Amino acid sequence: MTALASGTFSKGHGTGNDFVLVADPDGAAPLTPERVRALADRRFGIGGDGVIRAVRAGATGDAALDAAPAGTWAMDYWNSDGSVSEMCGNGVRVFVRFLLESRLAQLADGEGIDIATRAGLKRVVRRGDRFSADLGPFELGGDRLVGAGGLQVDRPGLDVSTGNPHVVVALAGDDELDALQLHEAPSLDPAPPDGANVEFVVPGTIADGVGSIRMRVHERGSGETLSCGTGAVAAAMATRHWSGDAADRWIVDVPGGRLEVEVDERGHAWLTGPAELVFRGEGISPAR
Ligand SMILES: N[C@@H](CCC[C@H](N)C(=O)O)C(=O)O
Repeated sequence: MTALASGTFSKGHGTGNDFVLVADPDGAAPLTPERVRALADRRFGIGGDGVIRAVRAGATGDAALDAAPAGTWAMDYWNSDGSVSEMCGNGVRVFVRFLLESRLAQLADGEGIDIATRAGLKRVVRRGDRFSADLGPFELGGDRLVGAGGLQVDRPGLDVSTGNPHVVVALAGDDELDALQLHEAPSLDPAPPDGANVEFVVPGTIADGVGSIRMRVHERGSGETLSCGTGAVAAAMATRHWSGDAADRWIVDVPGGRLEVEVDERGHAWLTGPAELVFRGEGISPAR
C-alpha cells in the first residue's frame, strides 16, 4: 500500500462527485497511478472518485495538456483506479472553484476562464456560487447492448462522446432505475475500445422548452458515483435526440443533486451546477 506523501490538498465535490485537488503549478510533483489510488482510497487515504492536479500548460508532462497555450491552467484529471480521462464535467467546475479559493485565479461573477483538458480548452464561467462549463460540441454514435445487475434483459445503449466516452440507456421508469445494482461494471456488447461511462436514464416531462430526466451512472475507472457532469450532458443529449430535439434545456437529477444542461446556438453543451470545497488538509509523510 502506497502511503500518502506530504503536501497540502483540498477536497471538493460537484453534486457529490468528489475529488482530491492538489496544486502543482510548475509540474514538480507529477501524479502516478499508485499515488492517485492512495489519495483516492476512502479508508487508507483521503477518498474521492478522482484526483485532480492543477498545473500550468507547458509543465504538465502530458502532450494533450501541454498543447494548450503555455501558462493556461491545466486540469490533470485521474480516476480513482489510477487511470486518466480526457475530461470531467463536475471536476472542471470544482477545479475553477479550487483555483479561486487558492488565489491562483480571480473571476468576477459572470466572468470565465479557459481550462486546458485532455479534450481541449474548456471555458468555465462563474455564476455566483455555481459554475457553468462549455463542454463544446457533443457527438452521437451508434448503439450497443448494455447489461447490468437488476436489469432483466439487456437494453440498447447509445454512444455519446462529450470528449470522453459514454453509453446512455433509457429505462422504463423509476422502479427499474432504483432496482439497478451498479457495484459491478455494466456489460457492453460490442465492448468499446477504451471502455465507457454508462448512464441509465428515466426521461421525465418536457414543458416550456425544458426537459427533465433522472440518471444513475457507472463511471469508467471510478464505479458508481453520485453524479457525473459529462454523463449528465451525454444523458440529456441522448434523451433530446430520442425526443426529436424537443428541448434545448434539460434538468438532470442525479443521486447527489441537480445539474442543468443547455445547448447553445453553436451546438455547444453547457453544464451548470454547484461546485463545493469541503476541506483543506496536509498530507503526512510515510516517514513520520
Ligand atoms: N465524473 C466525471 C467524469 C470522470 C471521468 C470518467 N470516469 C472517464 O473515465 O471518462 C464528470 O463529472 O464528467
